[in-house]
Amino acid sequence: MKLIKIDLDHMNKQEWTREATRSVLAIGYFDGVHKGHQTVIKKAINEANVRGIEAAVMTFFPHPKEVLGNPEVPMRYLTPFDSKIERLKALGVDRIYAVRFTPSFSKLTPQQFVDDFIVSLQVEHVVAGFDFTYGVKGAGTMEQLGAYANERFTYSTIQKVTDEDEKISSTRIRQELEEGNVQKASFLLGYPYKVKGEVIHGDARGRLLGFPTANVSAADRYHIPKTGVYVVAFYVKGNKYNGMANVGYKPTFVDNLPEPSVEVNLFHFAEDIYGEIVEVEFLKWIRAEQKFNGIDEIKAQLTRDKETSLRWLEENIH
Ligand SMILES: Cc1cc2nc3c(=O)[nH]c(=O)nc-3n(C[C@H](O)[C@H](O)[C@H](O)COP(=O)(O)O)c2cc1C
Ligand SMILES: Nc1ncnc2c1ncn2[C@@H]1O[C@H](COP(=O)(O)OP(=O)(O)OP(=O)(O)O)[C@@H](O)[C@H]1O
Repeated sequence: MKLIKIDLDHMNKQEWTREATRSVLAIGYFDGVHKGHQTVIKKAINEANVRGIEAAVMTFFPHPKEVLGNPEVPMRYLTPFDSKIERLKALGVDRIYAVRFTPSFSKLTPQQFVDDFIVSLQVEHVVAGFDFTYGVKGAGTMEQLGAYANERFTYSTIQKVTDEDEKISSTRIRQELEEGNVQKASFLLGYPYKVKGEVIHGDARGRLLGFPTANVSAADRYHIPKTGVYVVAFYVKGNKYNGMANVGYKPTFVDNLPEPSVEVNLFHFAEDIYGEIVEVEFLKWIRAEQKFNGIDEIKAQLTRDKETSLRWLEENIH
């Protein structure tokens, strides 16, 4: 798989067209690479196979909202850049054009976008969803793409992929995570939602409680699900373990933690894993975070959480 980064502000057209080859191109932001996105990308792969040319994806970074929206509200991703690339690669894409979304890129007219970012890349067929737009303020639509193409390429429009009559979208999946509906989010994604990060040192309080925790500092700007306690799967050094996690502010012990922490107590595990890159897969939200009156109360609750988690795993994971 070939990754080609394009930055309009620091490259001229010759530089990004030099690497071009004949392809079928799927276009979109693709945060999460969810079931709707997978339909678009699989269609591009099929069309490429039929034509005997490469299957390419054009995606953008950072998210347009980060460039055009309110900078006070940082964007959180279902798949930060590297994990999106991994997911696209796993689908069998041959090349990815990652276009930097900048103010100057956002001002291109639809015709300029088509000429400079589709035609000049030797694209023979475009695949995008029914609501894909391009050019300044999203002025170009799929209905108009044929006119802008002017017989230089063909295209397919993917109809709306839905769940319960509602479009599957990155925005909807982020909302499900904000409500703690991690199972629904994973269903819409088509794979279990995971956050990748490094195990960092906490305050070593968990050990005193009898529930040692791996404190996971999320890599990149992952969308962390709603605060509370979850049943989780945990991946470290190629192995999978189960456990329970708290996403939250630890109000029993800490005042005003600026960001929620992600702490995992693993069942049947007692190794030192500081510094390891791990993945936390959120399986089920089981309760809200609470402020307890002292150590005995929180210990009793953590004991009940472990029972709840083990029961849930027993009933749901085979
Ligand atoms: C499954 C689980 C549930 C937790 N629930 C709460 C909670 O409801 N309220 C709270 O203040 N802390 C909760 N915690 C966080 C503990 O307070 C935290 O693990 C402990 O303070 C250790 O922190 P440290 O790793 O920074 O030393 C929970 C931790 C785990 C693993
Ligand atoms: N449910 C869907 N059905 C069909 N096509 C889709 C669907 N979701 C996205 N697409 C298409 O996939 C490409 C990428 O879309 P985009 O990254 O805007 O995703 P999105 O899920 O619609 O995001 P957002 O929630 O930010 O609107 C576009 O071509 C879009 O039209």
